[in-house]
Amino acid sequence: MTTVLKTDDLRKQFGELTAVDNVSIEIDDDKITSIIGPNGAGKTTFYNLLTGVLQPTGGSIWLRSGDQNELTDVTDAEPHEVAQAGLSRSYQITNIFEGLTVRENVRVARISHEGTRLDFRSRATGDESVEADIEEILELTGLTDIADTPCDTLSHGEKRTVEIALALAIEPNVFLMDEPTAGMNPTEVTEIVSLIRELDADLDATFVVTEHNMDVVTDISDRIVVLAEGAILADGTPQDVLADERVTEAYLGSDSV
Ligand SMILES: Nc1ncnc2c1ncn2[C@@H]1O[C@H](COP(=O)(O)OP(=O)(O)OP(=O)(O)O)[C@@H](O)[C@H]1O
Repeated sequence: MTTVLKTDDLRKQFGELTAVDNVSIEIDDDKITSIIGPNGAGKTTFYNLLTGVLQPTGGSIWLRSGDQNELTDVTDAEPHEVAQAGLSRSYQITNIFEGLTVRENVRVARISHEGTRLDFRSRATGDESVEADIEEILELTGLTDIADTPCDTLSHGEKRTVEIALALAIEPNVFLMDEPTAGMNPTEVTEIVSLIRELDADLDATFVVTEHNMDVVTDISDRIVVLAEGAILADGTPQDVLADERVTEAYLGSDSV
């Protein structure tokens, strides 16, 4: 077991409001971890801090980059630097070039990632290897059959899968999935859950998921961390966390189920 992401007393204030309240957490590479919590619990803010979109008011963020053994301090890193260091995020909001095909979208993401890496090995990498990587990503995400389809004609579920492919194009160590099943019909939910499982088994990347659908959370998580009012309320196996009365109370006391 290796820690791939760590926060120490991470804090974010918006004026008087503490959206993330001294959160210390270690994410291990051998588990799918879900971060859940009622509306307003601080999940999005926490993700925005991890990805460098927001700067913390206090505390620090550490990421295992590439195959380094040491964690790197990314507390003050810009979003592109965090991505380069190996943390990828799929967004709730569709984040793809609608006019391009599926393969072209993956190619743009892959090439822009190659362009940001300055080590000798990646400069030596030729077009053929990039194309092979693209085909591998399409295969892994089950998108090969629709690789030449323009994205503006895809279903919602297919677009969400393209977002996952784009996030994988940067070869993440840690993959933050922001509500992967949002807006999906039951068939699409089943498909995306099996895709997440397959990717977790096939790739070295560590998956961290925020999700409102509790069936999905229970289904895919090895570990659940519950945030409430910005702080960690519970942390453990799905069985333990969902049996925790404090968790039920936190959900009942909010607008969300
Ligand atoms: N830019 C901001 N300025 C001021 N307050 C903010 C800002 N962003 C979030 N907040 C507040 O911080 C708290 C945490 O919000 P956040 O969106 O992180 O919660 P969440 O758990 O993602 O909620 P949801 O599940 O509803 O998306 C909320 O009270 C919210 O109103």
